Amino acid sequence: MVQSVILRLEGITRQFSRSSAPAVNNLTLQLNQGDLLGLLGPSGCGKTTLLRLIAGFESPQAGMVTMADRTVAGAGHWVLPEDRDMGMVFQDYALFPHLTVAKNVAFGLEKRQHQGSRHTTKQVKHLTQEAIAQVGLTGLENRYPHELSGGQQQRVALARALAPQPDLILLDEPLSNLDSHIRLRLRQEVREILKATGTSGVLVTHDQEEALSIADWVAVMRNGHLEQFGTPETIYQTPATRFVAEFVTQANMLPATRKGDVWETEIGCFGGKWQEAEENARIADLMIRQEDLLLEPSEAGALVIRDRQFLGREHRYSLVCLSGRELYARLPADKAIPIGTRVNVQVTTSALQVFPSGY
Ligand SMILES: Nc1ncnc2c1ncn2[C@@H]1O[C@H](COP(=O)(O)OP(=O)(O)OP(=O)(O)O)[C@@H](O)[C@H]1O
Repeated sequence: MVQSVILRLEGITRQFSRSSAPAVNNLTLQLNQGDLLGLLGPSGCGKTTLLRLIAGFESPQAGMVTMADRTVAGAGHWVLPEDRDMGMVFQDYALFPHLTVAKNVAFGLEKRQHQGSRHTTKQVKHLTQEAIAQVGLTGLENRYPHELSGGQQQRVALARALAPQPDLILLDEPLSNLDSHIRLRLRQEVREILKATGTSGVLVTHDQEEALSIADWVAVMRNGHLEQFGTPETIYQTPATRFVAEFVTQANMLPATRKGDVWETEIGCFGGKWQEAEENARIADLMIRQEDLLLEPSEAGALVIRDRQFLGREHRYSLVCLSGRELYARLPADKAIPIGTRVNVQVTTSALQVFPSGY
C-alpha cells in the first residue's frame, strides 16, 4: 500500500533576528498519512519554532510547508492557522475554565460553524460525543475543567483537537505537566487514540524515552537543524552522530586511540569490524550503551562501583574509572553488586560504535 504524504517541509528556515542563529535552519522532512512524528531535542534547539511554523503561527523566511498536497507556506503561498486542517494540543491544556467538557470539545466545531462550515448542529453534537468517547471521557461531559484531574484535562484538550477530524494533530509537550505514572499511561493512550482514529501527528518533546516509545518516526534536532531522522529503532541502534548517541541513548562515550587492529581505552582494548572512516581515524570516542556493559567483580578490577540505583527490573550502576571518568551500566536487578566492589567490564564488540574525533 502506498501511503500518501500528509506533511512535507522543504528547506524551512526561520531566523528571529540578524544577530542570532536561525532557530530552524534549512530543515527538510516528510511524514506519511497516519504516522506519528516525534520532534526531539534539547531546550532551545528549535522544536517549538518548527511546530509553530507547521501550525502557521510563524512564517518561514525560506522553504515550503505542504500539508496533504496543499502548500500552506512558502513559494508565494500563505494559509492562516485556522484554515490549515490541523488540531493543536498544548502543554498547559488551554481549556476554557467556564465551559464544560462538552462545550470545550465542541468549541472548535462551533467556531467553524459560525464561519460557515458544513456541519449541522446535530453533526457538531455527534462529533463532540465521538471525540469524548475516543479519549475515554464519556460520562464526564458536564464537568468543568477544575473538576477533572490533569490527565483528564489533557484528554479533553485532545478530544477538542480531534473533534473536527483534522488531517494532522500538533502536540506541544502535551504530557510534561503530568505526574510520571499518568504521563506513562497517557503517552501510550495518545498513541492508541491517534492510531485508532487514523490521525497523523507531530509531537514535540525533550524526553527521549517518550519520543522513542510512542513515535513512528523521530526527528532529532540540534541548533535548528535536523541531526537525524529515522525510526526509533534506527535512532537508538545506529545514532548518526555523537550528539544523537549522547542525547538520545545516553550512552557512555570513552576516548580511544587506535593501536593496530584495536581501539585502546582506559578500560581495555576493543577490536571489531569498523567502517572505513573509523578505520582511518587515530583518535575517537567509543560509544558503549549502558545496557551493553557487563560487570565482572574482580579485586584487580579497573573500575569501582560508586553507586547503584534500583529501577525496578534493573539496576543502574555508576562506575568510576582510574582517571575519575564516570560510566554507567544497566544490569538485570536479580543480582545486586554491592557499592564499593571493584569490577572489570566486558562489552559485546558488535554493540560498540566509533565516532572518530571531529566527526
Ligand atoms: N519569538 C521569538 N523571538 C526571538 N527568538 C525566539 C523566539 N522564539 C524562539 N526564539 C529562539 O529560537 C530558539 C529556538 O527556540 P524554541 O522555543 O523553538 O526551542 P525549543 O527546542 O522548543 O526549546 P524548549 O524545549 O526550551 O521549548 C531559541 O534560541 C529561542 O530563544
